Amino acid sequence: MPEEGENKMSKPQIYVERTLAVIKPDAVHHADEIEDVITRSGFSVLQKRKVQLTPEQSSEFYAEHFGKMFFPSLITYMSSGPVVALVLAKDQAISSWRELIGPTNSLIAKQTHPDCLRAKYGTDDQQNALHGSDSFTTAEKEIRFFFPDSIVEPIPIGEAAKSYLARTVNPTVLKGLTELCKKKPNDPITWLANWLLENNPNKPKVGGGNYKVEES
Ligand SMILES: Nc1ncnc2c1ncn2[C@@H]1O[C@H](COP(=O)(O)OP(=O)(O)OP(=O)(O)O)[C@@H](O)[C@H]1O
Repeated sequence: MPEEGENKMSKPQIYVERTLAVIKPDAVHHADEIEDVITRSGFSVLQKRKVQLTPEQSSEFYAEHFGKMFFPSLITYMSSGPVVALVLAKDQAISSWRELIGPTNSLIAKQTHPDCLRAKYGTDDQQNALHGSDSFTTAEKEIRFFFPDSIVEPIPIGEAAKSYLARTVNPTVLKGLTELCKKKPNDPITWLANWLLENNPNKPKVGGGNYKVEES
């Protein structure tokens, strides 16, 4: 029997958000290690690019800080070597990534959030190893900055997600689940994964035509 109030629970929603992460020049030599933390923290890396920003590009990226005392040194720092830009996806990716990197000032981070990435890889209030978009609008803008050719389509949510899944995935998965119930294998997940690979309707099919082996 359902517990009282259980039927009032909201249905699970599919909601994936994207954010831009930048491994700044002072931490690029730790990029593999940082990417490992990223994936172990449940983010998917959708796109990745290593680039050296010119001072002009760095100024454009940090335009909101133009006029501040630290702006010139920020631009010198950001264009002092290559950076690695990554598009990360996860449920609440923007806030999760900001939480994982920690406070802006690495010296403060070391005291207040010793496990965060800026505490581990950053040095001071400027050389803080990592960047993370701070809002949905900024994330879209910053993803376009580093990946201008990518089409940032909205990730389907709610009804759009349901209809996308109903169209592209559910029919095949349902067939697989039906077969799974008939077979009841010892490792159902691996069995299902293999069944899906075997029965993927998008898998290129080898045509039944006559083949001639070209002799060299
Ligand atoms: N007081 C400061 N002195 C020197 N550099 C600073 C100072 N404040 C910020 N910066 C540099 O400018 C960057 C942008 O500052 P902002 O206030 O947007 O912090 P943030 O959002 O935590 O950092 P980011 O935008 O890099 O993710 C910081 O990451 C840091 O490198």
